Amino acid sequence: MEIKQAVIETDHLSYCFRGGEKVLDDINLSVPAGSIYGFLGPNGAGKTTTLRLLLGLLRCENPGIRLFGHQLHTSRIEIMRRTGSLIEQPSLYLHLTGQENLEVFRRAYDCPKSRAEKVLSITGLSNAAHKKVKAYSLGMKQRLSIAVALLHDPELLIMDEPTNGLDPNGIIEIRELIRDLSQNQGKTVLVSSHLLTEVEKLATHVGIIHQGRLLFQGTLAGLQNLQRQQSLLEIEVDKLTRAEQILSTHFQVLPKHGFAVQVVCPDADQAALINYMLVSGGVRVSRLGVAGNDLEKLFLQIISA
Ligand SMILES: Nc1ncnc2c1ncn2[C@@H]1O[C@H](COP(=O)(O)OP(=O)(O)OP(=O)(O)O)[C@@H](O)[C@H]1O
Repeated sequence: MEIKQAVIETDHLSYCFRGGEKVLDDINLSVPAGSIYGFLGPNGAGKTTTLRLLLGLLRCENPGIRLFGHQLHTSRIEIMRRTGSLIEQPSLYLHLTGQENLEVFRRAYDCPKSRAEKVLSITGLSNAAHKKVKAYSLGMKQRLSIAVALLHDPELLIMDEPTNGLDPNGIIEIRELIRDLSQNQGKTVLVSSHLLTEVEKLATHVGIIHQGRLLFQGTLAGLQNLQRQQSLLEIEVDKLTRAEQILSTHFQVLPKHGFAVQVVCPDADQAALINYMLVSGGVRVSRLGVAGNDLEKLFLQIISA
């Protein structure tokens, strides 16, 4: 198996805001070089806090944050030279064109002139370069923000929910851009999201964070494998309580969900057995199927794996 060097590593990273409770608890992040690492978790899970710590935007005495093999707290400037980020939006100048905006940041960052054109082209904004940013769609503004983050040609790009608030077209454009950055520009990308479907469409590697703890980390294939092993069956029945009684002798039954019982099932082939158990116990089954694939269900699958 090919072992890729980790571009980002954290070693038992924990964090609490002043006077508050722990919001990150023992996070061992490992983002392989060349990966698109989807950092997945619901609102409040700790994604932004983690990304801010990785970028040195929050003060942390933890010596266990390493990027490119260097300790963040001793080599921050060197690390940031190799890292681009989209975490707090750069304030774009709405009355200037896309190109003029880039020129402002290019001078501030002291990047070669050719980079502005290059990043406009990478982000698909060459044709809109001379348009005022106030006339840009939200998706275009987001791509311009990514262009700014790419000006100094970083090897690593860290983005916090870059598709938030975008319409379906905008989401697709950002997804394609991230794919291009990884496949054609050789960047390692760490991107956070609260949408499982989004991460599944894009990521090569996944880290799942919930209530400040990393519940899963591995390849997308590894996650999908785990999902296959731990199917969640949803069974609509006429007698909920009776169905729960019968099934809980053999299976893990999840809390009530409308008119359906949800059962964690190591093998979807056991549906026939479940059906038989219920019918023999006097319960009528009107529907039996694999439950949808949202984040909440994934947590339950991971926790019960
Ligand atoms: N400046 C702060 N002071 C105190 N608590 C904070 C601060 N920022 C975030 N938190 C708390 O830390 C926890 C993690 O928040 P964080 O923003 O990292 O989550 P998130 O996964 O990025 O979610 P979201 O998508 O909602 O931003 C939450 O409970 C949040 O309320």
